[in-house]
Amino acid sequence: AYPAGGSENILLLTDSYKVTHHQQYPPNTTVVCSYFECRGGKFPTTVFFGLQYILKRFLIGAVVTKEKIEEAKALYEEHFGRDVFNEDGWNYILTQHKGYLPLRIKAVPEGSVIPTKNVLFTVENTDPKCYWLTNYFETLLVQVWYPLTVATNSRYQKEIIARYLDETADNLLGLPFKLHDFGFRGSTSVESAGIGGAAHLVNFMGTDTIAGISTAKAFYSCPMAGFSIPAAEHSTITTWGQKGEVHAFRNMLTKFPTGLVAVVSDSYDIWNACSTVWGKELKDLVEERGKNGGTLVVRPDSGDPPEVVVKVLEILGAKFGSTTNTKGYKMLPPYLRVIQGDGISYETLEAILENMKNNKWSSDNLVFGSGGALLQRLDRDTQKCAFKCSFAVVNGKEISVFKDPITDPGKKSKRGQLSLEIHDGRYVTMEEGKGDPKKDILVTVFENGKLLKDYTFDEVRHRAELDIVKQSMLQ
Ligand SMILES: O=C1OCCC/C1=C\Nc1ccccc1
Repeated sequence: AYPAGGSENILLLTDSYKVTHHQQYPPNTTVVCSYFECRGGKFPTTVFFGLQYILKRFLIGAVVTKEKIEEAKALYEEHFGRDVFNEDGWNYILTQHKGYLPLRIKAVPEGSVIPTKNVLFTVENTDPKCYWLTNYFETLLVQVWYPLTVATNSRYQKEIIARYLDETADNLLGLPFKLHDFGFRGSTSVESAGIGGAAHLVNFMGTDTIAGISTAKAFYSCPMAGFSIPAAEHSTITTWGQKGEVHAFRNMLTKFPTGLVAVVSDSYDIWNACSTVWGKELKDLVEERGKNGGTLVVRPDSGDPPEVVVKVLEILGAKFGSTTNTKGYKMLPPYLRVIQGDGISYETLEAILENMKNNKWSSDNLVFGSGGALLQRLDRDTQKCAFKCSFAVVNGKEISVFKDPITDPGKKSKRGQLSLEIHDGRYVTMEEGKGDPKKDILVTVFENGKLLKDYTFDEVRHRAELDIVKQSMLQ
């Protein structure tokens, strides 16, 4: 039912050293249980998102076949120059489990917002002979760091924008469209653009990263996860020549006579574009278009963002007028807005919004676009994502497994069988099997090659929604 995971051979989707690990556990090891956590890092909470993509793309179904075993055997022979490949182990899975992976994965529901240093998912083998399988898939499963970190970084930007809207706008209704994804070209691959693009859409509804739409549709049952509008790029303005900028702008307004249209306006002189082209030569057309619901979105794309945004608002306000909203902040006419898509990140948002506020401009006049910072300028260390073994059974004896390096207490791992509970409204990770199975927040999402829980995008979005938005919906 899910898109074919391509021709990937999952026996090859691991780190080389793991191919040799079946020979390194203690004799008569029958259970290895590991867990994933964000040890900390940039943000105090994490939006858990993206495990379902990995499960559907790589791990569900009869993923082990005779052909893949043979391909892997030959490759590893070449790669190691010796025979280390666990042929018997994989043949066992093929014959005893018909190629389905004998693993159980329990995870927090997708979209959950969890404080760092809590267990987010556990992995264990369901067949005692397959003790070596649990950590074989660490490599693939830890790649969840990417969607999880994009979703987290995007949500922290949503919090900043929501705070300023709450202070300076009549309502939060525009929030879902306040941070637009410009990041497709800056992504390392089409696949990662899709994953990161979908992760951003957990929090917002505006995107130009079409791969994100496709990923949300294919893996999270979302027919249309995000939206965009007709917009110019420099080439569609500059091909008219510098003197032709007014014609390029007029063409945008006439070719797209209704709805929103965005026009990048800094090709030569943003101040002149706002004051003289939009503000004089095309003023009547902008206002006329406004009468039938058309909105012009002016896009500066250079200069110091806090300064440029406010200066653009001042010029447009002077030319087209402005009103004061219920919070006492200025609003441009409803047919005129601004989008700032240059230099936008979690670190730079606040200065722009604060400068607008100090100059009595409502945040509701502005939409942001973000590319590299939204989808790419992140890594596994941003939230310190780690996967460690916490429990094993050796010779029938249960063992609490842990690391506790004297050289880095921050790398100390959790011990025993883990579960996640809520105590007095706070998430608590229960260690050493002390948790109550009935209270465990972790949901078995994967078992023996089958997906047991298929989250929809709507469900994920709802779970990740900001408190301030949930409260405003109740009013
Ligand atoms: O200006 C805009 O208004 C809103 C719609 C999108 C848009 C620009 N898109 C874009 C994409 C990738 C790189 C740069 C810009």
